[in-house]
Amino acid sequence: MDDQLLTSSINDILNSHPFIMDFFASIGLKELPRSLTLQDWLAGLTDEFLRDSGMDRKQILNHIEEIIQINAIPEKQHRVSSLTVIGGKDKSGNPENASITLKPGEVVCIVGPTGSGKSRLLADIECMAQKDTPTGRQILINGCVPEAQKRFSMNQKIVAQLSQNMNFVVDLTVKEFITMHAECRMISRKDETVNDIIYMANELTGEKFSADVSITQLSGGQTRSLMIADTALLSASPIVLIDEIENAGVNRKKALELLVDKEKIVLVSTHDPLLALMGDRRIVIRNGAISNIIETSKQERMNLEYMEFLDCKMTELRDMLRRGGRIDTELNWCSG
Ligand SMILES: Nc1ncnc2c1ncn2[C@@H]1O[C@H](COP(=O)(O)OP(=O)(O)OP(=O)(O)O)[C@@H](O)[C@H]1O
Repeated sequence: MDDQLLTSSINDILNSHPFIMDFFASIGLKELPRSLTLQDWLAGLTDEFLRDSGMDRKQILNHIEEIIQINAIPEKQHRVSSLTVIGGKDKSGNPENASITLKPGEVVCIVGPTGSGKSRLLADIECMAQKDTPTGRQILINGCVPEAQKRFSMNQKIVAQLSQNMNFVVDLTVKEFITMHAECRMISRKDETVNDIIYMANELTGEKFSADVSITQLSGGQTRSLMIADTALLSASPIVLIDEIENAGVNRKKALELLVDKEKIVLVSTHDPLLALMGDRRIVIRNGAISNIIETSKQERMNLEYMEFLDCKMTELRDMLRRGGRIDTELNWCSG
């Protein structure tokens, strides 16, 4: 038994482990005696309360200790201060003379013609390749070869991948689905976080949806938005890989801003010129290898603003045509 835990005040315990709030709520405690030590609080529990909670004092204490342990492990294991890709070989077997190191808070886009190997680079990062994939690349985490446990463990994944196709096989409402994920993550403020994710997803997609709709009925853009918001607000993975955020139906700029806020390393493979310039750097892939790494210049950022203006105009035209309208007037676009 952990004496330090028993003699800590409930207030201190909640400050260090906010997710325990949910456990207290689940046994019917709304007003918490924050100034009491855990030991004194347990001693003062009435028989009626213990009967209602279905646990004795020892079981309550064990439960609290388990929650703290489960949540402490991923925290330690998930700390990533750098991700390094060491070049392997291109599709013709020639050496890939490039390597790149990424830090949290950085967004890097991957550009290149169809079939050049963008998704392959993401896949190498996802499986933390160790010269054992077709490219022969090696991935380092914090400058070191990741432990096998990190590479293959399902519940300690440090990389989250949002792939192009996402099909749900369970019939849950959006709210039930996100709540289930929040419960798995044992976060504090579960209900608020679930609401925030659904709100955020609706900010990202042009076609709004309610929390009560079934996830199987969501469109591609709605699903993508929900997964992006879920990854940003709930995922513990410090590395996020996105295989193309489609032009239709998702506000790409907001999506990236949301993910970057969380101090993650974000890699996005894309054919979209707007997204390509939104990153801090872009990796150019040719014939299966990194052929260049380009830092987004000041002029490119300025051009991006104009390109966003044009994109907005194109969206207006697309919406007008979708609604059955005509585009009869002469187009003459100048940014304000
Ligand atoms: N260095 C490499 N060596 C051998 N095969 C490679 C290499 N890089 C990529 N490939 C293979 O080339 C094929 C096309 O790559 P990939 O799907 O990654 O292209 P992409 O750029 O993502 O294409 P798209 O833009 O159409 O999605 C895949 O089968 C991939 O495994």
